[in-house]
Amino acid sequence: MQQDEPDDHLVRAAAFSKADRDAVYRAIHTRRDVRDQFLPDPLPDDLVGRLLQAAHAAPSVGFMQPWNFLLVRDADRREAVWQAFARANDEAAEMFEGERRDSYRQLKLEGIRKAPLGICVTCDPDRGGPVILGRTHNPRMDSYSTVCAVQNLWLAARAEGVGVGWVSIYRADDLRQILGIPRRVEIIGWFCVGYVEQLFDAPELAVRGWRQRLPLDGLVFEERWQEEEGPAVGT
Ligand SMILES: Cc1cc2c(cc1C)N(C[C@H](O)[C@H](O)[C@H](O)COP(=O)(O)O)c1[nH]c(=O)[nH]c(=O)c1N2
Repeated sequence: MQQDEPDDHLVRAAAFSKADRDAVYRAIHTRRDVRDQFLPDPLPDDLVGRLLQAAHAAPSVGFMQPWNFLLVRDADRREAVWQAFARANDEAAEMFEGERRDSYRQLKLEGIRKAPLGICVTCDPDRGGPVILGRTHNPRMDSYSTVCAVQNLWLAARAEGVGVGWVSIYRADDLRQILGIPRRVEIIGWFCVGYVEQLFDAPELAVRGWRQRLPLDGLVFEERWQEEEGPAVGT
């Protein structure tokens, strides 16, 4: 097949209009992790298709596109995933002491049963063969790539009036068994997806007093790493 000249593919890269820029930043700043605000209405296939296309447009190391998206609508299967969450969540609560444990117990940390669609996002480290451009010295780059896909989906969902909630409280082996995911494939996360009418105007964990957003100033260094003088950031 005849290849075009690469330069023929260069197109103008002007800044977006003010309105378009505002829309991008609005999606970024109003995106929320959703646990409880899901509506039961099923999501139309074309909408789900757009979210997946957004995810699939993500950058990936060596363009390996290591992701898969396992769509789970079946209520019984979602119930089994919830059971896996509930077991792990009990274990997680035990990691905190005293009042902190009580606060943890009061947090709602998933919408697995409420959201009409669950998406298990996975990363296949073998896609593209054993040697991947850009991954040789940094083997986790395939997982990072898949997380980029997740963020694309999350932002696109915000623009569509769809909420997404990331759930990472489960033993991976439980999800493997429920969903038939082979051992060599990494589970990146379970995502609760559904229409939402309301979203918090700040991270729910901040609203509920669990943890506040850090000042950006303390996270940006010039030229060289700076060790904290006082207690480490966030403690
Ligand atoms: C890798 C990873 C894993 C998880 C999360 C996020 C990410 C990036 N988050 C969501 C997290 O709590 C949330 O993003 C922050 O609290 C900030 O809130 P907003 O996303 O800005 O609403 C999350 N939330 C939750 O309720 N249960 C969970 O298991 C997880 N797991």
